[in-house]
Amino acid sequence: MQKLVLLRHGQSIWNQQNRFTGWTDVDLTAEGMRQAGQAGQLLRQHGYSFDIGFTSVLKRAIKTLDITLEELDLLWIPVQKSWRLNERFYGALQGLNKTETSEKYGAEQVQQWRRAPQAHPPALTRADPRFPGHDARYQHLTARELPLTENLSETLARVLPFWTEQIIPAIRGHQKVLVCAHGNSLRALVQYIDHLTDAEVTGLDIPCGVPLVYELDDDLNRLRHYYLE
Ligand SMILES: O=C(O)[C@H](O)COP(=O)(O)O
Repeated sequence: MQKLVLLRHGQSIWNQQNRFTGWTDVDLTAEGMRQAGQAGQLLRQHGYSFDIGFTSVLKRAIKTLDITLEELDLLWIPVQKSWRLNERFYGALQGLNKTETSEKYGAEQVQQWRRAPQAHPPALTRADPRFPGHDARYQHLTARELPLTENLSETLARVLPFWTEQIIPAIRGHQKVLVCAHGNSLRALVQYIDHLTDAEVTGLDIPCGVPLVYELDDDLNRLRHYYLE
Protein backbone atom coordinates (compact mmCIF):
# COMPACT_ATOMS: atom_id res chain seq x y z
CA MET A 1 0.00 0.00 0.00
CA GLN A 2 1.25 3.48 -0.86
CA LYS A 3 0.09 6.86 0.35
CA LEU A 4 -0.28 10.03 -1.66
CA VAL A 5 -1.11 13.34 0.00
CA LEU A 6 -2.98 16.14 -1.77
CA LEU A 7 -3.07 19.60 -0.20
CA ARG A 8 -4.96 22.71 -1.28
CA HIS A 9 -3.04 25.90 -0.53
CA GLY A 10 -3.90 27.93 2.59
CA GLN A 11 -6.24 30.93 2.42
CA SER A 12 -5.13 33.52 -0.15
CA ILE A 13 -5.77 37.26 -0.09
CA TRP A 14 -8.43 36.84 -2.79
CA ASN A 15 -10.03 33.90 -0.96
CA GLN A 16 -10.36 36.30 1.96
CA GLN A 17 -11.71 39.07 -0.30
CA ASN A 18 -14.06 36.58 -2.02
CA ARG A 19 -12.66 37.27 -5.50
CA PHE A 20 -12.27 34.86 -8.43
CA THR A 21 -8.57 34.08 -8.59
CA GLY A 22 -7.69 31.43 -11.18
CA TRP A 23 -4.16 32.05 -12.46
CA THR A 24 -3.80 35.43 -10.69
CA ASP A 25 -0.70 35.09 -8.53
CA VAL A 26 -1.98 36.33 -5.17
CA ASP A 27 -0.21 35.69 -1.90
CA LEU A 28 -1.31 33.84 1.22
CA THR A 29 -2.92 35.70 4.12
CA ALA A 30 -1.54 35.32 7.66
CA GLU A 31 -4.36 32.81 8.19
CA GLY A 32 -3.26 30.93 5.05
CA MET A 33 0.29 30.68 6.41
CA ARG A 34 -1.08 29.44 9.72
CA GLN A 35 -3.16 26.78 7.88
CA ALA A 36 -0.06 25.64 5.98
CA GLY A 37 1.91 25.36 9.22
CA GLN A 38 -0.92 23.42 10.79
CA ALA A 39 -1.01 21.03 7.82
CA GLY A 40 2.71 20.40 8.34
CA GLN A 41 2.25 19.82 12.07
CA LEU A 42 -0.59 17.37 11.44
CA LEU A 43 1.49 15.45 8.93
CA ARG A 44 4.41 15.36 11.36
CA GLN A 45 2.22 14.21 14.27
CA HIS A 46 0.87 11.38 12.08
CA GLY A 47 4.38 10.32 11.13
CA TYR A 48 4.30 11.37 7.45
CA SER A 49 7.46 12.00 5.49
CA PHE A 50 7.95 12.82 1.79
CA ASP A 51 10.56 12.20 -0.91
CA ILE A 52 9.26 14.71 -3.48
CA GLY A 53 6.82 17.61 -3.70
CA PHE A 54 4.82 18.79 -6.69
CA THR A 55 3.19 22.19 -6.97
CA SER A 56 1.98 24.85 -9.39
CA VAL A 57 3.75 28.03 -10.50
CA LEU A 58 1.51 30.16 -8.26
CA LYS A 59 2.92 31.52 -5.00
CA ARG A 60 -0.03 30.58 -2.79
CA ALA A 61 0.63 26.90 -3.53
CA ILE A 62 4.45 27.19 -3.61
CA LYS A 63 4.51 28.95 -0.22
CA THR A 64 2.02 26.51 1.29
CA LEU A 65 4.23 23.62 0.22
CA ASP A 66 7.32 25.38 1.61
CA ILE A 67 5.73 26.11 4.98
CA THR A 68 4.40 22.55 5.20
CA LEU A 69 7.80 21.08 4.36
CA GLU A 70 9.50 23.41 6.83
CA GLU A 71 7.30 22.01 9.63
CA LEU A 72 8.45 18.54 8.56
CA ASP A 73 12.11 19.64 8.34
CA LEU A 74 11.99 18.56 4.68
CA LEU A 75 12.79 21.81 2.89
CA TRP A 76 15.65 19.95 1.22
CA ILE A 77 13.57 17.46 -0.81
CA PRO A 78 13.12 18.05 -4.56
CA VAL A 79 10.10 20.09 -5.58
CA GLN A 80 8.78 20.17 -9.11
CA LYS A 81 6.65 23.12 -10.20
CA SER A 82 4.36 23.05 -13.19
CA TRP A 83 1.74 25.34 -14.71
CA ARG A 84 -0.28 22.16 -15.24
CA LEU A 85 -1.10 22.11 -11.51
CA ASN A 86 -2.29 25.75 -11.59
CA GLU A 87 -5.80 26.62 -10.50
CA ARG A 88 -8.53 26.32 -13.12
CA PHE A 89 -8.25 29.41 -15.37
CA TYR A 90 -11.24 31.57 -14.48
CA GLY A 91 -11.24 33.72 -17.66
CA ALA A 92 -12.88 37.14 -17.45
CA LEU A 93 -14.13 36.38 -13.94
CA GLN A 94 -10.60 36.69 -12.51
CA GLY A 95 -10.49 39.61 -10.09
CA LEU A 96 -14.27 39.98 -9.74
CA ASN A 97 -16.02 39.68 -6.40
CA LYS A 98 -18.04 36.45 -6.21
CA THR A 99 -21.03 37.99 -4.39
CA GLU A 100 -21.24 40.98 -6.78
CA THR A 101 -20.97 38.61 -9.74
CA SER A 102 -23.89 36.56 -8.33
CA GLU A 103 -25.95 39.72 -7.97
CA LYS A 104 -25.21 40.63 -11.59
CA TYR A 105 -25.61 37.25 -13.33
CA GLY A 106 -27.71 35.31 -10.77
CA ALA A 107 -26.55 32.85 -8.13
CA GLU A 108 -27.43 29.82 -10.27
CA GLN A 109 -25.29 30.95 -13.21
CA VAL A 110 -22.35 31.72 -10.94
CA GLN A 111 -22.71 28.36 -9.17
CA GLN A 112 -22.61 26.68 -12.62
CA TRP A 113 -19.44 28.56 -13.56
CA ARG A 114 -17.88 27.61 -10.25
CA ARG A 115 -18.84 23.95 -9.96
CA ALA A 116 -20.36 22.42 -13.14
CA PRO A 117 -17.51 20.57 -14.93
CA GLN A 118 -18.66 21.54 -18.43
CA ALA A 119 -19.46 25.23 -17.74
CA HIS A 120 -17.09 27.82 -19.23
CA PRO A 121 -16.69 31.11 -17.40
CA PRO A 122 -16.73 34.13 -19.80
CA ALA A 123 -13.51 34.15 -21.85
CA LEU A 124 -10.75 36.77 -21.84
CA THR A 125 -9.33 38.24 -25.02
CA ARG A 126 -5.63 37.93 -25.84
CA ALA A 127 -5.32 41.70 -25.48
CA ASP A 128 -6.48 41.56 -21.86
CA PRO A 129 -3.64 42.23 -19.36
CA ARG A 130 -4.84 39.11 -17.49
CA PHE A 131 -4.09 36.87 -20.51
CA PRO A 132 -1.24 34.54 -19.41
CA GLY A 133 0.55 35.00 -22.74
CA HIS A 134 1.81 38.32 -21.27
CA ASP A 135 3.45 36.56 -18.31
CA ALA A 136 7.09 35.42 -18.54
CA ARG A 137 6.41 32.18 -16.69
CA TYR A 138 4.13 30.97 -19.49
CA GLN A 139 6.38 31.93 -22.43
CA HIS A 140 7.13 28.28 -23.23
CA LEU A 141 3.43 27.35 -23.61
CA THR A 142 1.97 26.88 -27.06
CA ALA A 143 -0.90 29.08 -28.25
CA ARG A 144 -3.28 26.14 -27.70
CA GLU A 145 -2.08 25.67 -24.13
CA LEU A 146 -2.62 29.33 -23.16
CA PRO A 147 -6.20 29.52 -21.90
CA LEU A 148 -8.78 32.26 -22.44
CA THR A 149 -11.19 30.39 -20.16
CA GLU A 150 -11.30 26.85 -18.82
CA ASN A 151 -13.98 24.48 -17.60
CA LEU A 152 -13.13 21.72 -15.12
CA SER A 153 -12.82 19.07 -17.85
CA GLU A 154 -10.24 21.22 -19.64
CA THR A 155 -8.41 21.71 -16.35
CA LEU A 156 -8.30 17.92 -15.96
CA ALA A 157 -7.04 17.53 -19.54
CA ARG A 158 -3.99 19.72 -18.82
CA VAL A 159 -3.38 18.30 -15.32
CA LEU A 160 -3.40 14.69 -16.58
CA PRO A 161 -0.16 14.69 -18.61
CA PHE A 162 1.67 15.91 -15.50
CA TRP A 163 -0.06 13.28 -13.37
CA THR A 164 0.79 10.40 -15.71
CA GLU A 165 4.28 11.54 -16.73
CA GLN A 166 5.63 12.95 -13.43
CA ILE A 167 3.53 12.06 -10.40
CA ILE A 168 2.58 8.44 -11.25
CA PRO A 169 6.20 7.44 -12.06
CA ALA A 170 7.31 8.91 -8.70
CA ILE A 171 4.66 6.87 -6.86
CA ARG A 172 5.54 3.75 -8.88
CA GLY A 173 9.15 4.34 -7.88
CA HIS A 174 7.99 4.13 -4.23
CA GLN A 175 8.59 7.78 -3.57
CA LYS A 176 6.38 9.40 -0.95
CA VAL A 177 4.59 12.20 -2.76
CA LEU A 178 3.02 15.47 -1.60
CA VAL A 179 1.03 17.47 -4.17
CA CYS A 180 0.19 21.03 -3.19
CA ALA A 181 -2.23 22.64 -5.64
CA HIS A 182 -5.58 24.41 -5.89
CA GLY A 183 -9.28 23.92 -5.20
CA ASN A 184 -10.19 23.13 -8.80
CA SER A 185 -7.00 21.52 -10.11
CA LEU A 186 -7.39 19.12 -7.16
CA ARG A 187 -11.13 18.64 -7.80
CA ALA A 188 -10.22 17.65 -11.36
CA LEU A 189 -7.58 15.21 -10.13
CA VAL A 190 -9.91 13.73 -7.53
CA GLN A 191 -12.59 13.27 -10.22
CA TYR A 192 -10.05 11.25 -12.19
CA ILE A 193 -8.64 9.19 -9.29
CA ASP A 194 -12.08 8.45 -7.81
CA HIS A 195 -13.86 7.96 -11.17
CA LEU A 196 -16.46 10.56 -10.19
CA THR A 197 -19.26 11.45 -12.59
CA ASP A 198 -19.77 15.08 -13.55
CA ALA A 199 -22.76 15.16 -11.18
CA GLU A 200 -20.62 13.86 -8.32
CA VAL A 201 -17.78 16.31 -8.88
CA THR A 202 -20.25 19.21 -9.00
CA GLY A 203 -20.90 18.67 -5.29
CA LEU A 204 -17.23 18.32 -4.37
CA ASP A 205 -15.42 21.07 -2.43
CA ILE A 206 -11.84 20.80 -1.20
CA PRO A 207 -10.99 22.92 1.86
CA CYS A 208 -7.86 25.08 2.17
CA GLY A 209 -4.89 23.66 4.07
CA VAL A 210 -6.24 20.24 5.08
CA PRO A 211 -4.14 17.23 3.95
CA LEU A 212 -6.18 14.75 1.87
CA VAL A 213 -4.61 11.29 2.09
CA TYR A 214 -5.07 8.65 -0.62
CA GLU A 215 -4.17 5.04 0.13
CA LEU A 216 -3.38 3.22 -3.11
CA ASP A 217 -2.87 -0.46 -3.88
CA ASP A 218 0.08 -1.79 -5.92
CA ASP A 219 -1.77 -1.00 -9.17
CA LEU A 220 -2.34 2.50 -7.81
CA ASN A 221 -6.08 1.97 -7.47
CA ARG A 222 -7.62 3.93 -4.64
CA LEU A 223 -8.25 1.87 -1.50
CA ARG A 224 -9.59 4.74 0.57
CA HIS A 225 -9.12 8.42 1.15
CA TYR A 226 -9.62 10.74 4.10
CA TYR A 227 -8.76 14.16 5.44
CA LEU A 228 -6.16 14.23 8.19
CA GLU A 229 -7.51 15.60 11.47
O1 LIG B 1 -9.78 30.56 -8.19
C1 LIG B 1 -10.51 30.81 -7.21
O2 LIG B 1 -11.25 31.79 -7.16
C2 LIG B 1 -10.51 29.86 -6.02
O3 LIG B 1 -9.26 29.38 -5.80
C3 LIG B 1 -11.45 28.71 -6.18
O4 LIG B 1 -12.63 29.22 -6.57
P1 LIG B 1 -14.04 28.46 -6.45
O5 LIG B 1 -14.32 28.22 -5.00
O6 LIG B 1 -14.98 29.41 -7.09
O7 LIG B 1 -13.91 27.17 -7.21
